[in-house]
Amino acid sequence: MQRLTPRLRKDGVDLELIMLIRTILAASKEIAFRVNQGALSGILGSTLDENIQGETQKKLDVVANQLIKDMLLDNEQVRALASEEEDTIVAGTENAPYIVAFDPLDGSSNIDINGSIGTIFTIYNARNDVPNDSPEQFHQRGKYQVCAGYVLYGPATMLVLSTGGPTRCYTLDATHGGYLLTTEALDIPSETQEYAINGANQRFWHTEIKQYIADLIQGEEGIRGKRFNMRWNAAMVGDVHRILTRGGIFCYPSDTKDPNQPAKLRLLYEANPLAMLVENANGKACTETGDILDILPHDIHQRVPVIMGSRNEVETCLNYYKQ
Ligand SMILES: O=P(O)(O)OC[C@H]1O[C@](O)(COP(=O)(O)O)[C@@H](O)[C@@H]1O
Ligand SMILES: [Mg+2]
Ligand SMILES: [Mg+2]
Repeated sequence: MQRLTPRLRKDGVDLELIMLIRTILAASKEIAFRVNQGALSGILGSTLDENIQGETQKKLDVVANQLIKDMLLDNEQVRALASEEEDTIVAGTENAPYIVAFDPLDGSSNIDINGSIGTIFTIYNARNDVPNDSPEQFHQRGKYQVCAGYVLYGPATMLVLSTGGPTRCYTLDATHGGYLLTTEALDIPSETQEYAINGANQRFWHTEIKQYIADLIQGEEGIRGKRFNMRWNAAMVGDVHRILTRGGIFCYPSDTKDPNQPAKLRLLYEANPLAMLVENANGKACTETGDILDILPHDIHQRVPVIMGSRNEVETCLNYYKQ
């Protein structure tokens, strides 16, 4: 089985970018080790703090953030970084070539129940037309990502990565400590009978998504004429991993639950990297009105509605918004 670095070299990836990816993965191995040790590593439970988004931070959110941040700041390839757990951007090495954004721990509510969790990351070329330490470094559309990936800390630790070409899947080999290529190119089937949405939000949904889900639930007896099954991981990274593996549709639509926060998922370090991985695996990733990868960000913690997965099913869902 092929190791990560030779595979990336074969893909023509720049050496500096390879070094940067390896730095993120070095941090991911430290996180994987702690996750595997569970309660023995003292990482379960909450801290007494909240992040800028008003969410209680889990101990592992903080530990994972610190590990990735420290390793990235030691790496001379990084001009600035943005994280879910940092209020503002953090300046790195002046005039370095890349900027990095990450969700150090996605699916925090799964930490204490030994459920699926992951680290999501994205890399862009740094901008030379704005200051090194300006948030505008990150005001770049998702289609300009030079690399997107996640590490899923499940029963196996898996890396899913795209550097512009196909979305590839690697598995961490604990015996030698490296990621080995296990799927050359993920290919999301365009049709599906599986959907993922948090049904507890139903009373806050807009009419379009209410109708779409109602039609799925009707199964063979409704206008879709086929039976659908539902899965929800409470970790986007876990849901998207399932979709990349066997197809499906993931929806986190806008809703009326909190007028100050019409959408939940963060564009920069959740929606964009997962959208790139899905699109490069022949899937489709949208908001309710357009492609996620076309959005010009204006805030590092900006939130967007997300509909992604099997191409035909995503298009069917979007048709409800066009009617
Ligand atoms: O089940 P809920 O509460 O609607 O939210 C689940 C969503 O929230 C998130 O966990 C947010 O991520 P964090 O754990 O990084 O805050 C997504 O991964 C997931 O899809
Ligand atoms: Mg998250
Ligand atoms: Mg998180």
